[in-house]
Amino acid sequence: MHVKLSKPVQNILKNLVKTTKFWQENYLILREFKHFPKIAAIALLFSFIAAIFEGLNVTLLAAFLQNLTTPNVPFQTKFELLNTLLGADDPLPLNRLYRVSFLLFVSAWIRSGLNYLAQFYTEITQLTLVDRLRKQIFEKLQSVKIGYFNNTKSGELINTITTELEKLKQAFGDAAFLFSRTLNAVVYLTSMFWISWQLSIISLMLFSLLAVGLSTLNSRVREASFDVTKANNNFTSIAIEFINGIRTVHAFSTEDFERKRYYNASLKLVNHSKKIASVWMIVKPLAEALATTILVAMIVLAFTVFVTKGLLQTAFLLTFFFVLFRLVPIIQDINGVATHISTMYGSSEVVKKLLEIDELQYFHNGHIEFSGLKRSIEFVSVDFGYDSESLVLSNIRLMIERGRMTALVGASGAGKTTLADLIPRFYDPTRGHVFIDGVDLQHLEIKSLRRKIAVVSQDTFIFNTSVLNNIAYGSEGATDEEIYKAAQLANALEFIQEMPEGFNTQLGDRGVRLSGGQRQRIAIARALLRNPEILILDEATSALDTVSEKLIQESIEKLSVGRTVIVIAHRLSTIVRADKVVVLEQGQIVEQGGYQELLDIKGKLWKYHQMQHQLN
Ligand SMILES: Nc1ncnc2c1ncn2[C@@H]1O[C@H](COP(=O)(O)OP(=O)(O)OP(=O)(O)O)[C@@H](O)[C@H]1O
Repeated sequence: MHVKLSKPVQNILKNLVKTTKFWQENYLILREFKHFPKIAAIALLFSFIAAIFEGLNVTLLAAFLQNLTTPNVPFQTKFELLNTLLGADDPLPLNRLYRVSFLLFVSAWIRSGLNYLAQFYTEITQLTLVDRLRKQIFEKLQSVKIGYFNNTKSGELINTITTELEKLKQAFGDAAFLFSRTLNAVVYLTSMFWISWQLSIISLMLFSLLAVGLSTLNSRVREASFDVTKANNNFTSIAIEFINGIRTVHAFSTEDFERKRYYNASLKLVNHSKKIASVWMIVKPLAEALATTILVAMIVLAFTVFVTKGLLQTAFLLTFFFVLFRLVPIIQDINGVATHISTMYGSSEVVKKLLEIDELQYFHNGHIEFSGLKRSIEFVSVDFGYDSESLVLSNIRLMIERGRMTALVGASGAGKTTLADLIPRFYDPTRGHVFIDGVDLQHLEIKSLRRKIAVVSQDTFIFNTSVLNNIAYGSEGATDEEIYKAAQLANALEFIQEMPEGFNTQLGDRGVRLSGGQRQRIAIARALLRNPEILILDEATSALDTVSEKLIQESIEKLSVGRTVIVIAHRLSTIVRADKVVVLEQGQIVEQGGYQELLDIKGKLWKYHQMQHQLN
């Protein structure tokens, strides 16, 4: 008897323990609670008090039923206060009925109010948790090396920050629900044992057997949840790629190919979700049908055995079944919620993966404040590779002098952008060092370094905000006048003034789209406003019309005055103005020197020079 009873109970307990293990495994997420312990505690406290009122309700219900079925026998409890409230010594049965009805009504309303407060505070707890996790992830993403983003799909990251975090929020809601339901179950079980321990044991045995059967479905759901998260990530990636790449899709007529990819990813997601739904959805209806069968059988049995033999009063029998009737869905809920929490394993894994990004991926900041370039930037035996397999730069030895213009020249893919990216520390050398005035870049405080640098690149990002804010991006506190001045120097004033709302025109996805030349002039204005000491210019490779090109050349010249300029040069006109020309080939410097000097030796630069002349 004992063994038979313990196994089903064990199974329910196992379900509960599983969820506890879930919490243990999720320390990184759980630790966030310490930042708002009060709200979480209030949510639990309200659940707890609501459960006490649930117990009171059961007692009042028994009293109520007794007043109805045997009005002449006053209801007595072990608590004096309750007996007084119930009017146990009032000789008039009707008075007792009114009293108990009133108490039942008040207690039911209080319990409902407490349940509302518990749920409300649980929701606040969940929202606060997700808010903190979102911010944690933001901090992580801002402090990892840029290389991390080369190896991570943006779709996956966005899915984690949005969908998976939302699922995790639900899991915490489930946990709170589990807590309050468990409290209720304890209250109900206590009441049942108080009424009849024999009936309680029989009921528990039958319903535990039911729970065992259902809990075996748990493991299948858990396994399937990983596939759903994976399919979700995959789908988001494909959708984002499709939207971002829509111009390329049309240009290359790859609509059918994209459709196939998109439809397949969506179908995969549906199939995996179906698998979960087929198991998860069956739990409730199956449990309900079985529970009703057991209940009906038990009522008949109890009536014939206990009531007809005078072992139990009808009022208590009714209360017992009322409680049992309420307990069954609670047990089902506990089981169902434990199963649902199992489906969240996939979500918690990806969120955890983001929270525990490998230490090696972190960007390490230096401590020396950079106050300005005094002499030079020096590359000493620098190697660099985006991955450990191949080097993109090798053995770079280069001196960039203050106040001079250094032009980087070479075929596409030679490593020009990569070399320039090492200066604002977008990447660190794999071997060797970059020094600024003799101090290794890695020892400099990065913000102080980047404050003195402006990068004007071809893929300058235009934010979804006004022209004004786009130019002022990164120059907090710039006055409107300074912004207009920068726009003017960048030769951007004319086209900005022609826009519908001038400087207040919205740009980006949700606003006006800029042409390549206009984008670049906004970028130049942005750089000008920062008044940088070091300027990194990635010249446009795409052909601009002659007017745009002239305007941009002009503004770049203005921008370059009195600064240290590193220009990734694609045009001869730029190279002619440079104080030093550096020719790169497959990641190596093959020539460096003055423009004329290099032409005279008729080496690599001379060849480029000849080629461009032929093209022109
Ligand atoms: N984020 C990245 N991850 C991995 N490899 C990269 C990355 N960026 C560039 N590379 C590789 O590094 C090499 C050098 O690229 P880089 O952009 O520095 O060349 P570049 O000389 O500036 O070319 P272009 O003139 O076409 O801009 C190329 O082989 C390129 O494929």
